[in-house]
Amino acid sequence: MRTFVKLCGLQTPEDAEKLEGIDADAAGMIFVPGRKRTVSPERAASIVSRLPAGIRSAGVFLNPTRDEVLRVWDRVELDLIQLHGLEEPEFCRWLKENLGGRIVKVFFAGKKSAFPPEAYARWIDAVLIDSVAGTDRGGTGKTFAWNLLPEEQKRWEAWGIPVWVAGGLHPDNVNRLLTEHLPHGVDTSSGVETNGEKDRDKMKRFVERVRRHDRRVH
Ligand SMILES: O=C(O)c1ccccc1NCC(=O)[C@H](O)[C@H](O)COP(=O)(O)O
Repeated sequence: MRTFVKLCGLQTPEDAEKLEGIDADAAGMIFVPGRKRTVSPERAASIVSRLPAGIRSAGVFLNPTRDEVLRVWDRVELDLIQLHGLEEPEFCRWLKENLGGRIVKVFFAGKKSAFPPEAYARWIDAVLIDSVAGTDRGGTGKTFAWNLLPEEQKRWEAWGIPVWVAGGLHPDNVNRLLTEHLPHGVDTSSGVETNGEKDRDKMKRFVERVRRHDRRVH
């Protein structure tokens, strides 16, 4: 199995160019208002235009309205829509049926979802388990207690939904996560930055660690 690798929080077209020669699967852009990595749809469109072939684009939203997603969707070529808030199954259904992109629904380790997996199952393509720090959801740079993962994996994988993991991952801890929990995908942002900017060397090392694991295990 190839572990899906998403590198999130690209802020400039130069960040996209840094991915040349890096075997990642997706790059994410933040459309959550007021966060340090937030980009406009126009900026995101120019980032996507510079992504190396084969790297998919992901748009990250947090409790958006339908119109807010549409405003981005109409301007930016997105392959994945990542929902980082408390979006309900009905909202995921609407996006899936009307936009057709792949939907990644985020849940937070140790926080129980108001809806069971079966309510989401038909409308989402992957689940991402992330950390929450105070009121901040996403991009926290903090790991969560990975011993919560087996239960989450069992819940979602029973419905055929792949589970990805985020929250404080970096080149030096991702191998331990993969070895101990074998998630279908991993995602990182803070852990591949230096002074708030995407660091090509860290992104490359992160992805190389994952691919080394893939060769050894799968
Ligand atoms: O990255 C952000 O700034 C962000 C802000 C608001 C919602 C989501 C955000 N990031 C989404 C991601 O997919 C991150 O990669 C994920 O949360 C992990 O972040 P980190 O702990 O910094 O690696």
